[in-house]
Amino acid sequence: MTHDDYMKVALSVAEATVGQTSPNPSVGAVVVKNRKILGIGSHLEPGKEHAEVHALKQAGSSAEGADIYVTLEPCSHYGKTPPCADLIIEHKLRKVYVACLDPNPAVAGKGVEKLRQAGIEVEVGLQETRATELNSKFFHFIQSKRPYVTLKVAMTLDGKTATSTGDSRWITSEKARIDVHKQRHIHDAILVGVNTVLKDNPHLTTRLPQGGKNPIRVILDTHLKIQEHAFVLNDDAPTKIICGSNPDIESFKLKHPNVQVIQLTTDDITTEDVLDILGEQGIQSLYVEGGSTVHATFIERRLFNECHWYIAPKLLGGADAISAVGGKSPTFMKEAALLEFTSVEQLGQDIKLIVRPNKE
Ligand SMILES: Nc1c(/N=C/[C@@H](O)[C@H](O)[C@H](O)COP(=O)(O)O)[nH]c(=O)[nH]c1=O
Ligand SMILES: [Zn+2]
Repeated sequence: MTHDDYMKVALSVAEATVGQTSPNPSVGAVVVKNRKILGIGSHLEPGKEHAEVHALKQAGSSAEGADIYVTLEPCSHYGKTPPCADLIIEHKLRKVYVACLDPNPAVAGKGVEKLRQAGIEVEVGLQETRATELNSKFFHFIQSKRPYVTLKVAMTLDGKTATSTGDSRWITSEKARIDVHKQRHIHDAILVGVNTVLKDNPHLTTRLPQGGKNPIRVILDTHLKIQEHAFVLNDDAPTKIICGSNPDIESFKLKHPNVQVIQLTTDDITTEDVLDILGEQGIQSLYVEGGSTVHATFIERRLFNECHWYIAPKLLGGADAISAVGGKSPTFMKEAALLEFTSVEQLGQDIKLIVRPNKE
């Protein structure tokens, strides 16, 4: 096993916890001495032990003189648990391999500094790209105080998401829909416009054979016109509604005490407002399932971090069918959002494209 291999073990046990550690990052750690793995650990849920604590507990006193591979810079501040940098020093480790530094200003570089001052050798950057990707949502939130936004569209080959009568069941098949539920588990929250609720009456819950966390459902509903019997109002998964200044929210709240209503002082609810509000509530990642008008606002304002585009091998036709992105057309093609494909995969008979804004 090479140094990279040991860091890949740490990354794989960290990647397995994505979706269950928010608002904390997903972290993995491996303790190795004389080519023998003495401890492996990952951070399992917020408030519980960090990855390094688990790995060092398994290693026990043999940790002295060992190396530790950690996917994120060991913490140096007192959060809910004592700093891991101090623990590593206490266990007299020989060397620390850190895949990437923590962008959190409270930590950035401090953990590495503390280790080096204690005479422990530290190497930063092993498998850095994969480690940065692993916590891209957490890093984005820490730096911007707004959720990382994933736009999700499921459309036919000719770009439709529903027929002119609003029918959309189903466009994509089982494998693609299971992938969507995995994304719901990974994201802190899922957002739709009230028209999607009125049209589809969706559950927006995570229904995977192996279970999974339900995202917080966020409904954009300026005039509070959501239907009484909507699933999102009547099951036990969390729901927030963002509405404008007019609706009488008191009577609504009496009927739906478990639903959080966030009333703004304006009816012109901007995407920036929505992201600021959700950021203030600690939502780090937001999965935007539509509909077409909502997608249009995020795209027009360039307020998304990646797009998951599911395409079914179906042709619907019809200028009057619902297209994936609504809103108003720009005047010129050069106004299009410039993106780059980061992955293409086949999911059963469908394909899934992941695209991100072009770095330029
Ligand atoms: N029509 C389709 C989708 N449709 C997406 C939304 O319009 C639906 O309201 C939402 O996914 C329903 O959520 P649920 O009730 O929790 O199952 N999304 C997909 O990936 N494939 C589709 O074929
Ligand atoms: Zn720690």
